[in-house]
Amino acid sequence: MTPHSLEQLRRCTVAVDLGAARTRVYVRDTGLIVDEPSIAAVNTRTGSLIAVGAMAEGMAGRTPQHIQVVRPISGGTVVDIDMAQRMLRFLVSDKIRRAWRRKPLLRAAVCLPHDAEPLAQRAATETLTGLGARRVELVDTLIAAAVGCGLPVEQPEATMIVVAGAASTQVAVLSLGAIVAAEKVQVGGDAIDYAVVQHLRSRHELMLPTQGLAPLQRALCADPMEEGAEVRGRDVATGLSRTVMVSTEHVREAIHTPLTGVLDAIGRVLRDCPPDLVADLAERGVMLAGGSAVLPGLDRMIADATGMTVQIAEHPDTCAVMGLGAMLEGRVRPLHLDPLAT
Ligand SMILES: Nc1ncnc2c1ncn2[C@@H]1O[C@H](COP(=O)(O)OP(=O)(O)OP(=O)(O)O)[C@@H](O)[C@H]1O
Repeated sequence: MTPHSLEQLRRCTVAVDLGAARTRVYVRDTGLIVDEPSIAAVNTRTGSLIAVGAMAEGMAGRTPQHIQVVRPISGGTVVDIDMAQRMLRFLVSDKIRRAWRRKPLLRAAVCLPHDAEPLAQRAATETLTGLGARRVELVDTLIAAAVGCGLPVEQPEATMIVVAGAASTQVAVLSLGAIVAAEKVQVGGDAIDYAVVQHLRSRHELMLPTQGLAPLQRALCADPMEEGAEVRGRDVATGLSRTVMVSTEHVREAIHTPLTGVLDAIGRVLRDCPPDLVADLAERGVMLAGGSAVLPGLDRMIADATGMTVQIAEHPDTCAVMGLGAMLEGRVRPLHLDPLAT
Protein backbone atom coordinates (compact mmCIF):
# COMPACT_ATOMS: atom_id res chain seq x y z
CA MET A 1 0.00 0.00 0.00
CA THR A 2 2.33 2.70 -1.27
CA PRO A 3 1.35 6.40 -1.37
CA HIS A 4 1.17 5.91 -5.16
CA SER A 5 -1.31 3.02 -5.00
CA LEU A 6 -3.43 4.88 -2.42
CA GLU A 7 -3.50 7.83 -4.81
CA GLN A 8 -4.73 5.54 -7.61
CA LEU A 9 -7.42 4.12 -5.32
CA ARG A 10 -8.62 7.62 -4.43
CA ARG A 11 -9.50 8.11 -8.09
CA CYS A 12 -11.86 5.11 -8.06
CA THR A 13 -15.58 5.63 -7.66
CA VAL A 14 -16.65 2.07 -7.06
CA ALA A 15 -15.23 -0.81 -4.98
CA VAL A 16 -16.23 -4.40 -5.65
CA ASP A 17 -15.70 -7.64 -3.73
CA LEU A 18 -16.60 -10.60 -5.96
CA GLY A 19 -16.76 -13.32 -3.30
CA ALA A 20 -17.47 -17.01 -3.77
CA ALA A 21 -20.54 -16.64 -1.55
CA ARG A 22 -21.47 -12.96 -1.77
CA THR A 23 -20.97 -9.99 -4.06
CA ARG A 24 -20.55 -6.58 -2.48
CA VAL A 25 -20.40 -3.17 -4.11
CA TYR A 26 -19.41 0.10 -2.44
CA VAL A 27 -19.93 3.42 -4.21
CA ARG A 28 -18.02 6.54 -3.20
CA ASP A 29 -20.09 9.09 -1.26
CA THR A 30 -22.96 6.56 -1.08
CA GLY A 31 -21.65 3.52 0.82
CA LEU A 32 -22.43 -0.18 0.52
CA ILE A 33 -25.14 -0.57 -2.12
CA VAL A 34 -25.00 -4.33 -2.82
CA ASP A 35 -24.49 -7.25 -0.44
CA GLU A 36 -26.12 -10.26 -2.10
CA PRO A 37 -25.33 -13.93 -2.77
CA SER A 38 -23.18 -14.41 -5.91
CA ILE A 39 -25.91 -16.45 -7.59
CA ALA A 40 -28.00 -16.07 -10.75
CA ALA A 41 -30.98 -18.03 -12.06
CA VAL A 42 -31.10 -18.41 -15.86
CA ASN A 43 -33.76 -19.64 -18.24
CA THR A 44 -31.79 -22.13 -20.35
CA ARG A 45 -34.40 -22.02 -23.17
CA THR A 46 -34.20 -18.27 -23.75
CA GLY A 47 -30.89 -17.49 -22.06
CA SER A 48 -32.58 -14.71 -20.07
CA LEU A 49 -31.75 -13.90 -16.47
CA ILE A 50 -34.66 -14.66 -14.14
CA ALA A 51 -33.27 -13.65 -10.78
CA VAL A 52 -30.03 -12.80 -9.02
CA GLY A 53 -28.80 -12.60 -5.44
CA ALA A 54 -31.04 -13.66 -2.57
CA MET A 55 -33.97 -14.38 -4.88
CA ALA A 56 -31.88 -16.75 -7.03
CA GLU A 57 -30.47 -18.38 -3.88
CA GLY A 58 -34.01 -19.10 -2.73
CA MET A 59 -34.61 -20.96 -6.01
CA ALA A 60 -31.61 -23.31 -5.61
CA GLY A 61 -32.71 -26.95 -5.60
CA ARG A 62 -36.31 -25.99 -6.45
CA THR A 63 -36.18 -25.15 -10.14
CA PRO A 64 -37.80 -26.90 -13.10
CA GLN A 65 -35.44 -28.30 -15.74
CA HIS A 66 -35.32 -25.18 -17.90
CA ILE A 67 -34.16 -22.96 -15.05
CA GLN A 68 -30.59 -23.26 -13.90
CA VAL A 69 -29.11 -21.69 -10.78
CA VAL A 70 -25.48 -20.74 -11.47
CA ARG A 71 -22.55 -19.31 -9.56
CA PRO A 72 -20.37 -17.16 -11.83
CA ILE A 73 -17.72 -16.86 -9.11
CA SER A 74 -16.07 -20.00 -7.82
CA GLY A 75 -13.31 -20.25 -5.25
CA GLY A 76 -12.97 -16.45 -5.22
CA THR A 77 -12.37 -16.34 -9.01
CA VAL A 78 -14.75 -15.14 -11.72
CA VAL A 79 -15.26 -18.29 -13.81
CA ASP A 80 -18.04 -16.93 -16.05
CA ILE A 81 -17.25 -13.32 -16.95
CA ASP A 82 -20.40 -12.73 -18.99
CA MET A 83 -22.69 -14.05 -16.25
CA ALA A 84 -20.80 -12.10 -13.56
CA GLN A 85 -21.34 -8.90 -15.56
CA ARG A 86 -25.05 -9.61 -16.03
CA MET A 87 -25.41 -10.40 -12.34
CA LEU A 88 -23.65 -7.19 -11.29
CA ARG A 89 -25.73 -5.10 -13.71
CA PHE A 90 -28.88 -6.62 -12.25
CA LEU A 91 -27.76 -6.10 -8.64
CA VAL A 92 -26.92 -2.40 -8.80
CA SER A 93 -29.88 -0.06 -8.71
CA ASP A 94 -31.27 1.70 -11.79
CA LYS A 95 -29.86 4.99 -10.55
CA ILE A 96 -26.31 3.67 -10.35
CA ARG A 97 -26.66 1.83 -13.67
CA ARG A 98 -27.74 5.05 -15.36
CA ALA A 99 -24.89 6.96 -13.71
CA TRP A 100 -22.40 4.38 -15.00
CA ARG A 101 -23.83 4.66 -18.50
CA ARG A 102 -23.58 8.47 -18.38
CA LYS A 103 -20.05 8.30 -17.04
CA PRO A 104 -18.48 5.29 -18.71
CA LEU A 105 -14.96 6.30 -17.78
CA LEU A 106 -15.18 5.42 -14.14
CA ARG A 107 -12.39 3.67 -12.28
CA ALA A 108 -13.07 0.65 -10.13
CA ALA A 109 -11.22 -1.12 -7.32
CA VAL A 110 -11.61 -4.86 -6.84
CA CYS A 111 -10.27 -7.00 -4.03
CA LEU A 112 -8.81 -10.35 -4.96
CA PRO A 113 -7.74 -13.30 -2.80
CA HIS A 114 -4.09 -13.27 -1.73
CA ASP A 115 -1.77 -14.66 -4.42
CA ALA A 116 -4.52 -14.68 -7.06
CA GLU A 117 -3.38 -16.25 -10.35
CA PRO A 118 -2.86 -13.88 -13.33
CA LEU A 119 -5.89 -15.50 -14.97
CA ALA A 120 -8.07 -14.67 -11.95
CA GLN A 121 -6.74 -11.09 -11.99
CA ARG A 122 -7.62 -10.79 -15.68
CA ALA A 123 -11.10 -12.23 -15.18
CA ALA A 124 -11.87 -9.71 -12.42
CA THR A 125 -10.50 -6.84 -14.52
CA GLU A 126 -12.48 -7.90 -17.60
CA THR A 127 -15.68 -8.22 -15.58
CA LEU A 128 -15.41 -4.60 -14.50
CA THR A 129 -14.16 -3.19 -17.81
CA GLY A 130 -17.15 -4.86 -19.49
CA LEU A 131 -19.35 -2.83 -17.15
CA GLY A 132 -17.74 0.43 -18.23
CA ALA A 133 -14.68 0.78 -15.99
CA ARG A 134 -11.81 2.49 -17.78
CA ARG A 135 -9.26 1.31 -15.28
CA VAL A 136 -9.41 -1.38 -12.58
CA GLU A 137 -7.19 -1.35 -9.50
CA LEU A 138 -6.62 -4.75 -7.87
CA VAL A 139 -6.14 -4.89 -4.10
CA ASP A 140 -5.20 -7.89 -1.94
CA THR A 141 -8.24 -8.91 0.14
CA LEU A 142 -6.02 -9.24 3.22
CA ILE A 143 -5.01 -5.56 3.07
CA ALA A 144 -8.55 -4.41 2.27
CA ALA A 145 -10.02 -6.47 5.13
CA ALA A 146 -7.37 -5.28 7.59
CA VAL A 147 -8.23 -1.66 6.75
CA GLY A 148 -11.94 -2.48 7.01
CA CYS A 149 -11.42 -3.94 10.50
CA GLY A 150 -9.76 -0.71 11.59
CA LEU A 151 -6.29 -2.24 12.03
CA PRO A 152 -3.44 0.34 11.89
CA VAL A 153 -1.92 -1.35 8.82
CA GLU A 154 0.18 1.65 7.80
CA GLN A 155 2.00 1.75 11.17
CA PRO A 156 5.37 0.04 11.80
CA GLU A 157 3.85 -2.53 14.12
CA ALA A 158 2.64 -6.02 13.34
CA THR A 159 -1.02 -6.91 13.03
CA MET A 160 -2.41 -10.33 12.24
CA ILE A 161 -5.60 -10.88 10.31
CA VAL A 162 -7.48 -14.09 9.51
CA VAL A 163 -10.13 -13.74 6.77
CA ALA A 164 -12.38 -16.81 6.86
CA GLY A 165 -14.60 -16.67 3.77
CA ALA A 166 -16.63 -19.25 1.89
CA ALA A 167 -14.05 -20.82 -0.41
CA SER A 168 -10.86 -20.06 1.47
CA THR A 169 -9.28 -18.74 4.63
CA GLN A 170 -6.44 -16.26 4.30
CA VAL A 171 -3.99 -15.37 7.04
CA ALA A 172 -1.47 -12.52 7.08
CA VAL A 173 0.85 -10.52 9.24
CA LEU A 174 0.97 -6.90 8.07
CA SER A 175 3.29 -4.05 8.89
CA LEU A 176 3.91 -0.64 7.26
CA GLY A 177 1.04 -1.14 4.82
CA ALA A 178 2.40 -4.37 3.36
CA ILE A 179 2.12 -8.11 3.84
CA VAL A 180 5.09 -9.56 5.74
CA ALA A 181 3.92 -13.19 5.65
CA ALA A 182 0.71 -14.73 4.35
CA GLU A 183 -0.98 -18.05 3.63
CA LYS A 184 -4.18 -19.11 1.89
CA VAL A 185 -5.90 -22.46 2.46
CA GLN A 186 -8.90 -23.77 0.56
CA VAL A 187 -10.91 -24.15 3.75
CA GLY A 188 -13.86 -21.88 4.41
CA GLY A 189 -17.59 -21.94 4.99
CA ASP A 190 -18.10 -24.28 1.99
CA ALA A 191 -15.72 -26.93 3.39
CA ILE A 192 -17.42 -26.61 6.77
CA ASP A 193 -20.86 -27.04 5.16
CA TYR A 194 -19.57 -30.10 3.32
CA ALA A 195 -18.31 -31.62 6.60
CA VAL A 196 -21.75 -31.06 8.17
CA VAL A 197 -23.52 -32.63 5.16
CA GLN A 198 -21.23 -35.67 5.34
CA HIS A 199 -21.84 -35.99 9.07
CA LEU A 200 -25.63 -36.00 8.59
CA ARG A 201 -25.31 -38.56 5.83
CA SER A 202 -23.11 -40.99 7.70
CA ARG A 203 -24.50 -40.61 11.23
CA HIS A 204 -28.19 -39.94 10.55
CA GLU A 205 -28.53 -41.31 6.99
CA LEU A 206 -30.11 -38.01 6.08
CA MET A 207 -29.73 -35.86 2.98
CA LEU A 208 -30.13 -32.18 3.67
CA PRO A 209 -32.13 -29.97 1.30
CA THR A 210 -30.08 -27.17 -0.36
CA GLN A 211 -31.68 -24.58 1.89
CA GLY A 212 -31.31 -26.67 5.07
CA LEU A 213 -27.75 -25.86 6.07
CA ALA A 214 -28.15 -22.16 6.82
CA PRO A 215 -30.88 -22.70 9.49
CA LEU A 216 -28.68 -25.35 11.12
CA GLN A 217 -25.68 -22.97 11.17
CA ARG A 218 -27.89 -20.19 12.52
CA ALA A 219 -29.26 -22.45 15.26
CA LEU A 220 -25.72 -23.26 16.36
CA CYS A 221 -24.73 -19.59 16.22
CA ALA A 222 -27.75 -18.27 18.05
CA ASP A 223 -26.97 -20.23 21.19
CA PRO A 224 -23.65 -22.08 21.34
CA MET A 225 -24.81 -23.74 24.57
CA GLU A 226 -27.78 -25.29 22.77
CA GLU A 227 -27.49 -29.08 22.83
CA GLY A 228 -28.77 -29.53 19.33
CA ALA A 229 -31.08 -28.47 16.54
CA GLU A 230 -33.90 -30.20 14.68
CA VAL A 231 -33.16 -30.80 11.03
CA ARG A 232 -35.56 -31.99 8.35
CA GLY A 233 -34.16 -33.88 5.41
CA ARG A 234 -34.63 -36.90 3.17
CA ASP A 235 -33.90 -40.40 4.36
CA VAL A 236 -31.02 -41.78 2.25
CA ALA A 237 -32.60 -45.27 2.00
CA THR A 238 -36.37 -44.64 1.77
CA GLY A 239 -36.32 -41.19 0.17
CA LEU A 240 -39.00 -40.07 2.64
CA SER A 241 -38.90 -36.84 4.62
CA ARG A 242 -37.63 -37.30 8.18
CA THR A 243 -36.68 -35.03 11.09
CA VAL A 244 -33.69 -35.74 13.33
CA MET A 245 -32.16 -34.05 16.35
CA VAL A 246 -28.58 -33.13 15.49
CA SER A 247 -26.24 -32.77 18.42
CA THR A 248 -24.22 -29.53 18.54
CA GLU A 249 -21.30 -31.47 19.99
CA HIS A 250 -21.22 -33.92 17.08
CA VAL A 251 -21.41 -31.12 14.51
CA ARG A 252 -18.49 -29.40 16.23
CA GLU A 253 -16.50 -32.64 16.02
CA ALA A 254 -17.33 -32.98 12.32
CA ILE A 255 -16.10 -29.50 11.48
CA HIS A 256 -12.95 -29.82 13.58
CA THR A 257 -11.03 -31.57 10.78
CA PRO A 258 -11.36 -28.82 8.12
CA LEU A 259 -10.66 -26.18 10.76
CA THR A 260 -7.28 -27.73 11.62
CA GLY A 261 -6.21 -26.59 8.11
CA VAL A 262 -6.81 -23.00 9.26
CA LEU A 263 -4.74 -23.53 12.43
CA ASP A 264 -1.88 -25.00 10.36
CA ALA A 265 -1.91 -21.93 8.10
CA ILE A 266 -1.74 -19.60 11.12
CA GLY A 267 1.20 -21.63 12.47
CA ARG A 268 3.07 -21.36 9.15
CA VAL A 269 2.55 -17.57 8.98
CA LEU A 270 3.85 -17.15 12.54
CA ARG A 271 6.91 -19.27 11.72
CA ASP A 272 7.64 -17.12 8.63
CA CYS A 273 7.36 -13.91 10.62
CA PRO A 274 10.42 -12.04 12.03
CA PRO A 275 10.66 -12.42 15.86
CA ASP A 276 10.18 -8.68 16.53
CA LEU A 277 6.83 -8.75 14.82
CA VAL A 278 5.73 -11.91 16.66
CA ALA A 279 6.36 -10.02 19.92
CA ASP A 280 3.99 -7.24 18.68
CA LEU A 281 1.36 -9.84 17.85
CA ALA A 282 1.48 -11.35 21.32
CA GLU A 283 0.35 -7.96 22.64
CA ARG A 284 -2.14 -7.07 19.92
CA GLY A 285 -3.68 -10.47 19.25
CA VAL A 286 -5.44 -11.72 16.12
CA MET A 287 -8.28 -10.05 14.19
CA LEU A 288 -10.81 -12.51 12.78
CA ALA A 289 -12.84 -11.38 9.75
CA GLY A 290 -14.86 -12.89 6.86
CA GLY A 291 -18.36 -14.37 6.94
CA SER A 292 -17.18 -17.58 8.65
CA ALA A 293 -15.60 -15.61 11.53
CA VAL A 294 -18.85 -15.96 13.49
CA LEU A 295 -18.72 -19.76 13.30
CA PRO A 296 -19.18 -20.74 16.96
CA GLY A 297 -15.93 -21.79 18.60
CA LEU A 298 -13.58 -20.69 15.76
CA ASP A 299 -12.23 -17.76 17.78
CA ARG A 300 -11.64 -19.96 20.84
CA MET A 301 -9.94 -22.62 18.72
CA ILE A 302 -7.49 -20.06 17.29
CA ALA A 303 -6.90 -18.56 20.76
CA ASP A 304 -6.13 -22.02 22.22
CA ALA A 305 -3.80 -22.94 19.36
CA THR A 306 -1.80 -19.68 19.32
CA GLY A 307 -2.03 -18.50 22.92
CA MET A 308 -3.07 -15.07 21.57
CA THR A 309 -6.27 -13.14 22.10
CA VAL A 310 -8.69 -13.27 19.18
CA GLN A 311 -11.10 -10.49 18.35
CA ILE A 312 -13.95 -10.90 15.87
CA ALA A 313 -14.31 -7.80 13.66
CA GLU A 314 -17.39 -5.67 14.24
CA HIS A 315 -18.80 -6.45 10.78
CA PRO A 316 -16.64 -9.43 9.79
CA ASP A 317 -18.41 -10.24 6.50
CA THR A 318 -18.14 -6.78 4.91
CA CYS A 319 -14.63 -5.87 6.13
CA ALA A 320 -12.91 -6.23 2.75
CA VAL A 321 -15.30 -4.08 0.70
CA MET A 322 -15.60 -1.50 3.50
CA GLY A 323 -11.78 -1.36 3.67
CA LEU A 324 -11.65 -0.75 -0.08
CA GLY A 325 -14.33 1.90 0.41
CA ALA A 326 -12.24 3.59 3.13
CA MET A 327 -9.26 3.66 0.78
CA LEU A 328 -11.17 5.20 -2.11
CA GLU A 329 -12.77 7.78 0.20
CA GLY A 330 -9.22 8.77 1.21
CA ARG A 331 -9.63 7.76 4.85
CA VAL A 332 -6.32 5.83 4.82
CA ARG A 333 -3.21 7.94 4.85
CA PRO A 334 0.25 6.53 4.16
CA LEU A 335 2.82 6.96 6.89
CA HIS A 336 4.94 9.99 6.03
CA LEU A 337 8.54 9.29 6.88
CA ASP A 338 10.33 12.59 7.09
CA PRO A 339 14.00 11.90 6.31
CA LEU A 340 15.01 15.28 7.80
CA ALA A 341 13.28 14.77 11.13
CA THR A 342 15.64 14.63 14.11
N1 LIG B 1 -23.82 -17.17 11.10
C1 LIG B 1 -22.94 -17.90 10.42
N2 LIG B 1 -22.39 -19.00 10.96
C2 LIG B 1 -21.48 -19.73 10.28
N3 LIG B 1 -21.07 -19.44 9.04
C3 LIG B 1 -21.59 -18.36 8.47
C4 LIG B 1 -22.54 -17.53 9.12
N4 LIG B 1 -22.88 -16.51 8.28
C5 LIG B 1 -22.16 -16.70 7.15
N5 LIG B 1 -21.40 -17.80 7.27
C6 LIG B 1 -20.51 -18.36 6.26
O1 LIG B 1 -19.71 -17.34 5.73
C7 LIG B 1 -19.39 -17.67 4.38
C8 LIG B 1 -19.47 -16.40 3.56
O2 LIG B 1 -18.45 -15.57 3.98
P1 LIG B 1 -18.06 -14.28 3.14
O3 LIG B 1 -19.23 -13.41 3.02
O4 LIG B 1 -16.80 -13.73 3.72
O5 LIG B 1 -17.77 -15.00 1.74
P2 LIG B 1 -17.09 -14.52 0.43
O6 LIG B 1 -16.35 -13.23 0.65
O7 LIG B 1 -18.09 -14.54 -0.64
O8 LIG B 1 -16.09 -15.74 0.25
P3 LIG B 1 -14.59 -15.80 -0.28
O9 LIG B 1 -13.83 -14.76 0.53
O10 LIG B 1 -14.13 -17.19 0.03
O11 LIG B 1 -14.66 -15.49 -1.73
C9 LIG B 1 -20.38 -18.71 3.91
O12 LIG B 1 -19.69 -19.92 3.65
C10 LIG B 1 -21.32 -18.88 5.09
O13 LIG B 1 -21.65 -20.24 5.30
